[in-house]
Amino acid sequence: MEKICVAVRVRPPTLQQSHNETHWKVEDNRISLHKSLGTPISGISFAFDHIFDQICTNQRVYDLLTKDVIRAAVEGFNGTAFAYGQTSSGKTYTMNGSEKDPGIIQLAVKDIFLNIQMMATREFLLRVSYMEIYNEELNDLLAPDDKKLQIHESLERGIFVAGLREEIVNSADQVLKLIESGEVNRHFGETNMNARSSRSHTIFRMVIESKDKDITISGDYSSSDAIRVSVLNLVDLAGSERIVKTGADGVRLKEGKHINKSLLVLGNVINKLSDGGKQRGHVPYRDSKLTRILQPALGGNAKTSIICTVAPEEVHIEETRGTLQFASRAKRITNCAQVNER
Ligand SMILES: Nc1ncnc2c1ncn2[C@@H]1O[C@H](COP(=O)(O)OP(=O)(O)OP(=O)(O)O)[C@@H](O)[C@H]1O
Repeated sequence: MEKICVAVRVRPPTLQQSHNETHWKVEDNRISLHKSLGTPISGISFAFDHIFDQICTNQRVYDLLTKDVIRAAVEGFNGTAFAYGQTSSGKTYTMNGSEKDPGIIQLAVKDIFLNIQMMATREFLLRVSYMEIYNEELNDLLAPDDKKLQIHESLERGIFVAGLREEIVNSADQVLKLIESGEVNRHFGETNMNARSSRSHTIFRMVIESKDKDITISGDYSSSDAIRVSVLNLVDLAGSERIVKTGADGVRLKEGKHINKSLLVLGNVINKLSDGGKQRGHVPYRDSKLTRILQPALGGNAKTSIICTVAPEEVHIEETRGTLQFASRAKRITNCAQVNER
């Protein structure tokens, strides 16, 4: 049993405010709300595995939070990394990065191939897919048509998405090109809070299969039977939003309602799981597609890391507090990851 690894990242400020009554202060792995004169406000202080301040790079977030999940995925453990936070707090920046500062997904893809190169005694088969949940419907970003994908569960495969296109890949460049082609199909939209707001949850998935290459006396390889299969999910969630702040109406309003509803279900699942043990009761994974897909990552057979992104501005204090409370509860969840060998 191991706890989910949870970190918080504070994005650089985008609004200039002349007079702040309060501000967030980051010290080591603690974030607290302080009055302008510096006195801490009692009861509003949270500690996490890591807290990344405004000057931190994606590479540092990757090294401290996600690298271990990636290495374990290559070794046969399921892994999930996801970004959670209010709209415009830096989730997409963290997962997808910028030209100068590649994101967690790009860094992970490169690292997977480096890890594989170092495991010369095993041979690998890698398959990638890229999907989004938009208005509670599942779309294939690598095969865009109107076909809506369905989630199923079987004893052999666990929870899976039927009909999802999977591409066999051999290099990091090939994967990054596929992601780029999928990005074109992703739903973004402009709101008052973010000129390019993700209107869907996206899940980049890699299935990693490997088996031992045994060297025979003659020096040839002969493979033993045991196959390891792990699933790695890298998830960029749409952001929770206050309709008043985003100024959403029409299509944006409909999207916002779906986003908020599925994040509410995610919050309910996290709440239930953080109760732990016997009091836990029914966990409502089935109440949204997002929690159904993330089910193994939340209280199941997977190594999971969560990056919770927050905005530093005073106008966002309530949303930031909500995200920190979500992160605190997520920190209490235990998973039970094991190598998937058959
Ligand atoms: N750590 C950072 N360093 C520099 N710029 C950042 C950082 N985090 C976010 N930004 C910038 O802030 C803006 C909003 O970030 P981003 O789009 O990643 O937010 P988001 O949480 O994904 O929002 P939404 O939920 O609306 O999609 C973008 O212009 C982004 O480039």
